[in-house]
Amino acid sequence: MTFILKTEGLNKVYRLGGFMRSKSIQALNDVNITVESDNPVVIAVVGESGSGKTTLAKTLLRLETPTSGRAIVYDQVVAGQGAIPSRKDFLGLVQPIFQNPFEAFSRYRPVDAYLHETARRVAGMDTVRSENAVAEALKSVGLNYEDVCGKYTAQFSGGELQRISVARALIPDPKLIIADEPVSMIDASRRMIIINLFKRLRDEAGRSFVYITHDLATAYYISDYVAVMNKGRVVEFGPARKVMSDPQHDYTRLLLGSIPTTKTRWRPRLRAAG
Ligand SMILES: Nc1ncnc2c1ncn2[C@@H]1O[C@H](COP(=O)(O)OP(=O)(O)OP(=O)(O)O)[C@@H](O)[C@H]1O
Repeated sequence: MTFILKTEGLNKVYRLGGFMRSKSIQALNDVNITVESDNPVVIAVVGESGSGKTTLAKTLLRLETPTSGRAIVYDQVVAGQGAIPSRKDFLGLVQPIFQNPFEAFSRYRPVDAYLHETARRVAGMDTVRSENAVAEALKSVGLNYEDVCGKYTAQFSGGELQRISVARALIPDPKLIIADEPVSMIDASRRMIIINLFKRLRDEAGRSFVYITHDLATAYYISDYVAVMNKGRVVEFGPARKVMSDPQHDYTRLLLGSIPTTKTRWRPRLRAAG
């Protein structure tokens, strides 16, 4: 079996202020998650604002260096001591999708230029291979190359742009995609298109995802595993169905009970399970 994601005692402390008035924030506190599987998975990371979700994503993406501990993705150390040194190798293994697709691309540059750049710089492709890879990636997110080529961000909806972000992430053929709140800036009516796309990419293209979200309903719908974070710690972790239907930790129960829009849907499930 493969360690799709394993974090070992991951800590991240931010130090703020000057010498006299320094303050430290423990954004990650001994985070230990192990997902070992032969099949691709979606791992949701949920928790309220400030619980450390984005810090975990940034650490896995090497945008932050852990204070201590390490992270392993598909059996390779990606963060902390012994991490694979090459940025190119890393980006061929792990790719990000960020919250705001309008910030992922400049409005002054055609979006396909970013996809070609990823194909050339990250995946090392020549022009012909790059054309094919971009067209293929766009096709896999349900878009036509001809409909995207030469267009700017203003000519797309948020949902379409986020699908283009997903296409860009797919070009280097990564095993794990880390998506930090990927649907929170998208119209509610279009969110499920992205969520179902992740599901299809897991089932048909063998990609794994770390899905960071406030939205427990989509986490329940899409995830194989759920990590619940509170104040930098993972307070509960396990198979999604188990965590969501039979939460062991008070904070998980609180979180599940505090979803106003889905309350009526969740309650019967929780009662039935309990
Ligand atoms: N660069 C930074 N410098 C100092 N403190 C930071 C930094 N980034 C995050 N923090 C702090 O670390 C803690 C965890 O923040 P983080 O952004 O990881 O939480 P989150 O769960 O992703 O929140 P949200 O859902 O609001 O995005 C917070 O207290 C935050 O203020």
